[in-house]
Amino acid sequence: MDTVMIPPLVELDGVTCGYGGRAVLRHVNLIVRGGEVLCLLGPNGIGKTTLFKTMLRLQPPLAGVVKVRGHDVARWPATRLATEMGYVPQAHSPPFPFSVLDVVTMGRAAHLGPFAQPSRRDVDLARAALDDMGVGTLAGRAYTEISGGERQLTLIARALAQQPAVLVMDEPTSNLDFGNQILVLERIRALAADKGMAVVLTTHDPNHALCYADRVACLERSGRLRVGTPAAMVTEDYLRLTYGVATRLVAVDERRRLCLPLGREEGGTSCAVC
Ligand SMILES: Nc1ncnc2c1ncn2[C@@H]1O[C@H](COP(=O)(O)OP(=O)(O)OP(=O)(O)O)[C@@H](O)[C@H]1O
Repeated sequence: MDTVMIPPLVELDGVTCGYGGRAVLRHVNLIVRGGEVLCLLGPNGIGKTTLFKTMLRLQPPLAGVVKVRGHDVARWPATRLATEMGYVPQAHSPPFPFSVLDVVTMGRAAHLGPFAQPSRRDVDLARAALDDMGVGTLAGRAYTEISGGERQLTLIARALAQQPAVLVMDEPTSNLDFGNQILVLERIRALAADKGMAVVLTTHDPNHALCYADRVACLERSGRLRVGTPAAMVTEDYLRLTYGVATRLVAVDERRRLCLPLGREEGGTSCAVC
């Protein structure tokens, strides 16, 4: 995708983020445009979720500005932000046994007026999103009584029902079987290509980045963020230096390359703080 002419949907401008005044990441600059899938890679504990929470205003930046459509989101009401940005968190434990359909219908909340009930159309959109994720038959089940993978698909359906301009997904495939991983990744690609949605996701599988991303953002152990095409970013050197794993990148066809792990290297570590 040629992104140069498309205006940014999200901009991180010199963002420092962290907890209780302790910076996890410093001076991050990043632009995300509509119609692109941007994959964020980095070792455990480097700050990917922290960056997402800051992007979504779930915690304030220690410095810098997060802009959506050119506006500082710190000044926006929460409902405005929720119509623009959807979030699929890594883990979610609901306090009450809502039905799966209710959980997905909650994705429509930002589009309703205060105290308004979801309309028939909202419920239809929620059902369609569940069908889209292949879990329509779960609609009447209690969210507290379904499997981890079924919960993940339900949360993705909730974000789809929300119909945001930007979808932020924290390891959306981590609990999914092989078939459902590909279902979700293909759906994400289609949403970006057909609806112009911007999708930002994390994954720990470099092949997801190689096969499904337009751009890859790599958080390095230094805290620096480097962004480029999948081929430029996901290299044998990057994987060895970041994860301590020797790999071979193999061409599948003219367009796609896949990474094969050959084994850990002596002294290698894959944890940001080790
Ligand atoms: N609520 C919190 N309070 C204080 N420190 C936190 C909090 N949440 C995370 N951290 C710390 O911030 C750093 C970054 O954590 P974060 O969850 O952003 O990493 P991550 O890259 O998403 O990791 P993973 O790949 O393991 O999910 C870690 O050192 C973590 O221990």
